[in-house]
Amino acid sequence: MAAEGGSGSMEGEEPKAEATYYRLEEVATRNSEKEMWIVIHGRVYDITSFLGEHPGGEEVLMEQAGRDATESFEDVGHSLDAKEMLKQYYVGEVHPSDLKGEGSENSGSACRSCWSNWIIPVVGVVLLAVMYRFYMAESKLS
Ligand code: HEM
Repeated sequence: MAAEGGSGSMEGEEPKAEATYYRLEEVATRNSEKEMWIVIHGRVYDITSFLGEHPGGEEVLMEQAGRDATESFEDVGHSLDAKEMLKQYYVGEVHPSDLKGEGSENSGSACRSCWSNWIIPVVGVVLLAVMYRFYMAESKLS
């Protein structure tokens, strides 16, 4: 069988020096039936001519048009054949700073969760203290 490891395929390897880089913004503009690009694993694919041929139908591809479709592509559990087919639609790579962008978004949300990590316990402790004082004042009165 012609099956080979996903990462170490010998044939059809694109020389990186000639790789064309696209910004996600630009990929997002190719989201119509006239011109449709998607991103899978940081690579950009022009699937315009594949729309009508996709065994899973046009609609699922239209939903992913101009976007990163890695998750949906993997969720379906596409065959090795399907992964091989990708090569013929390859047009370039996602610009490295857009790939890093995903990372910094993550750190942004991590920071937000840092903030909520301490604010909730602090509010809880203050509330408890107020309730305790109130309780003590009441019991002294009676
Ligand atoms: C250029 C990208 C894609 C290629 C080359 C491709 C290729 C294929 C092929 C060859 C099949 C037949 C089954 C197989 O061999 O695995 C298939 C089925 C399917 N694909 Fe894709 N696909 C692509 C992108 C997507 C995306 C982005 C979705 C998003 C949800 C998707 C959803 C499906 C579904 C739902 C099926 C039907 C599975 C089934 O009937 O069991 N595909 N695709």
